[in-house]
Amino acid sequence: MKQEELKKLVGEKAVDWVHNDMIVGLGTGSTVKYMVTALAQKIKTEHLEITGVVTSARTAEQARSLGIRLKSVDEVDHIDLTIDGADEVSADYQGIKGGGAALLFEKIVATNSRKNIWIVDQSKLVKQLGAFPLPVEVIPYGSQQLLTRFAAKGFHPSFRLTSDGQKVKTDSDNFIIDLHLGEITAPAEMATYLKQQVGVVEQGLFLDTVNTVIAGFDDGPRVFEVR
Ligand SMILES: O=C[C@H](O)[C@H](O)[C@H](O)COP(=O)(O)O
Repeated sequence: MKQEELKKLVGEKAVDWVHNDMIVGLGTGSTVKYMVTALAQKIKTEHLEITGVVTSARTAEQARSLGIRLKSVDEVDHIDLTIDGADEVSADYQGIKGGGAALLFEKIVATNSRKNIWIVDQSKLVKQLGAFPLPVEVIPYGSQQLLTRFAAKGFHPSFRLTSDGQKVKTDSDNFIIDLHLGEITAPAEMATYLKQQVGVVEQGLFLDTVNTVIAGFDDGPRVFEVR
């Protein structure tokens, strides 16, 4: 199966976990897009009362266009379940997220969710994290200094750029520095180091976060219950 078909497969599978009256965190990305479409369909056909909590302007726009009722993360008293994509998932179910620059809102929503499901195609499953560049969201002020510091640490940083060469701006008007690490042997230490740097708003390691991974394989979706 093509990667796109695998994304659709897991996106559609994930809505099996959504039940009436739930408050559901809606992640961001090309895989989540299929899930949001499937969710809107399920809400209509099964007449469900669902409230969505979005993690990006992009997902908000799609969900609204499909008639999904939305509330902001600060308007709800809990989130039952969040369904999101991931850029890499390691053998011990740690993840890198933020390939779509939505890591900050995604982490806030994930942290406030009772359950987190990640939907990925099989290419995202890796032994060890780090082949995918680790996104770090930084405030613009002083960001060149951070880039220089990361370079000195051997992290091979680069500002994420748009197709016309502008620095990518997140939904919070911050920049993204991608770290080209190759491998991350000690993710917890890396996460702690990055969060301690002044000007870093969030980093893309999502550690001990996911409860269930739904991965798309050629022979169908496989469900990994993690914690
Ligand atoms: O910032 C974006 C998110 O972390 C996405 O969930 C992640 O990049 C995976 O996206 P996709 O499903 O498009 O590969």
